[in-house]
Amino acid sequence: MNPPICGHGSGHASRRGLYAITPDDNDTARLLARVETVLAAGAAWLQYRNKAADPALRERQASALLPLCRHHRVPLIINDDWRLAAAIGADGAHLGEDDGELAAARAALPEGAILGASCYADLSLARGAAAAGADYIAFGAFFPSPTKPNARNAGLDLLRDSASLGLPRVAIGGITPDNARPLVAAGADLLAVISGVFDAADPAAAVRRYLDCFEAPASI
Ligand SMILES: Cc1ncc(COP(=O)(O)OP(=O)(O)O)c(N)n1
Ligand SMILES: Cc1nc(C(=O)O)sc1CCOP(=O)(O)O
Ligand SMILES: [Mg+2]
Repeated sequence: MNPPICGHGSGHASRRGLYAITPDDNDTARLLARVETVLAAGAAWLQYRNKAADPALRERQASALLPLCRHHRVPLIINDDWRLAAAIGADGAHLGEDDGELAAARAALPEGAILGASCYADLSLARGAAAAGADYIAFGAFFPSPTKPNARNAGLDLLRDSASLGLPRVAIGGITPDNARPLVAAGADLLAVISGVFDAADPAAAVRRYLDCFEAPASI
């Protein structure tokens, strides 16, 4: 049994499940209502990501999501900006290749904060992230992504081959309830999803279908 991940505000974060990532929605009331539906349905983690907002709106939206996440005991991770995560007392930050040094973020974030790293389709990035103190490693895109059409392509071997790093493995990119089971079978601990949840006709039902993928992974 793997140990739980820390999240300094939400207690121990679940190591497996659905990692919902917010869509670009600048209507804060609507965003909160959409996220409430998804958390109530059982998403294990939330990442606040909004590429269409200015810094002031990002801070307002992230701050407004925090009590919602606390209520559902779900860690709130801030995309791109560890300073914003620290400023609002979020549970952690997710950084990609354009978002600054992982080691600097690790050193600056409070103890217990969760630091996630994008590793795309590159095992050596995952090794570097582990050495820099990341708490999880994310690979993608496993399928064509409506949100990020130009994302690099990742294969299942990355999930298998990174097991030895001993960190939770996150899969991202075009994941739907219909294509997710092989990812779980290959070792994905968390499925990170934007459109498959937030663009679904019934987001709560979509969340439950993702959770089902952890009950009976495909044999491959
Ligand atoms: C869980 C997770 N994995 C990967 C990403 C992508 O991060 P990045 O490459 O920095 O791209 P943007 O999301 O910033 O466009 C992520 N956000 N979350
Ligand atoms: C933000 C992001 N990062 C990716 C990567 O491959 O690193 S794919 C992606 C988009 C995920 O959204 P959707 O679930 O709608 O495909
Ligand atoms: Mg980023």
